[in-house]
Amino acid sequence: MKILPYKNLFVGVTDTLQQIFFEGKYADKEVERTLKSNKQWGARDRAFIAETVYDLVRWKRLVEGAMSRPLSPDTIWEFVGTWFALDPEQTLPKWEEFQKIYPKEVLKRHHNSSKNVAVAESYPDWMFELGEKSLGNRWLDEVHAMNSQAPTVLRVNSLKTDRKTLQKALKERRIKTKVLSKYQDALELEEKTNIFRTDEFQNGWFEVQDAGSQLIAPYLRVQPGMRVVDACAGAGGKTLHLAALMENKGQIIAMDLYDWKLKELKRRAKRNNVQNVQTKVIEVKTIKRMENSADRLLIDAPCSGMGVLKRNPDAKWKLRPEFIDEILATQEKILADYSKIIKVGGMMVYATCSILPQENEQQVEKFLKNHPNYKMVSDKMHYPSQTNYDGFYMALIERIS
Ligand SMILES: C[S@@+](CC[C@H](N)C(=O)[O-])C[C@H]1O[C@@H](n2cnc3c(N)ncnc32)[C@H](O)[C@@H]1O
Repeated sequence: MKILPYKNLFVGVTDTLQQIFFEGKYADKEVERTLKSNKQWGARDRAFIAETVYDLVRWKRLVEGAMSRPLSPDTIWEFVGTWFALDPEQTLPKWEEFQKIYPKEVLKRHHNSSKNVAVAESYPDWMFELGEKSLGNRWLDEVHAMNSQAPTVLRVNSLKTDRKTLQKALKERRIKTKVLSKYQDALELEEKTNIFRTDEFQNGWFEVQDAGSQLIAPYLRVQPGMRVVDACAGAGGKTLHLAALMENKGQIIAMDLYDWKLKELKRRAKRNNVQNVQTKVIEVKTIKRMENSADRLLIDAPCSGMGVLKRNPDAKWKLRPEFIDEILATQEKILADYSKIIKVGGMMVYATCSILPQENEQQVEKFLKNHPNYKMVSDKMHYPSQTNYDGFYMALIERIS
């Protein structure tokens, strides 16, 4: 990103990074908040802030290597300056905050520190080791792929429009998109823009949903009229997709532990003209009461998110190794308990947005070994290095008795 030498933009960048790294805030929310509270900035300024913040979150460890010290609230300006000093084509503004940054020294320190591949790729050691141990040679390919910027992909809401009509309407607003032919309802933005401001979004013609994520609902083979349970529905990205595939016919029960997520789901459902969804907060007896009741079940399981680091680079620094063990136990329990919701002859999809086999095929293998009344129909891992989109695993499992 070319430097825009305006101090107020750099203040925007440093303040946002402070919130993300030291106040526990999420990168996407913080960037949004900064941009919203500075409406005077034009498109170029906004792009500069968003891109610089995301780059610095993604490349934190590499930049720390080039600084030879860790990022702290006291070194944020040095952190930002060092990032730009790493590019020999850029000239740092002559501000007091950058006075002690000498580009030649930065490049020398970078040369030495990046001999450690975890520094060069900007991952914490524990995560790099876990990835290598779990995925072998594939890990480096995925690391590269997840260090690039995530494209913005739309899922066309077939309850309201079709891909051609939406593409044309956006083009009239000078928003160019391309059709992703391998994905039934996907359009990719050719340039980043605030798509949420358009009437098409407000009218529910599309949702923003990664292309990989758009493969999960169709994998469940739902039909109009079925009774479907979406057991970890969250704010409903996949619930809405299921409803569209079911042409609003039949019944979807969208469940989660958290009511606030389901409230957001209801808001989105209204915008999407989705009418066949009922929400339910999971309580102690909820799952037991629903046994043997569903034709289809989606378990979009809570996971490490290690397939979506491209989109959520801050997770590299926020995830803890202990969390991986905890989430593995949660997934095992969810699979064992929730799988009883489907009727004999019914099917479920178990999905994660992780590329770790422990959360995916190994989790499913363990389930099938302990539950011989279920069988695997098919499974698929979509790797970021192969698709350019987020990484997702999905397994289609049938209850046979
Ligand atoms: C991967 S996210 C779901 C994303 C959502 N399906 C979508 O498409 O937008 C996993 C969800 O599982 C929920 N969750 C965590 N533990 C759960 C449990 N034991 N039972 C049901 N849901 C759970 C989380 O609150 C979170 O919303």
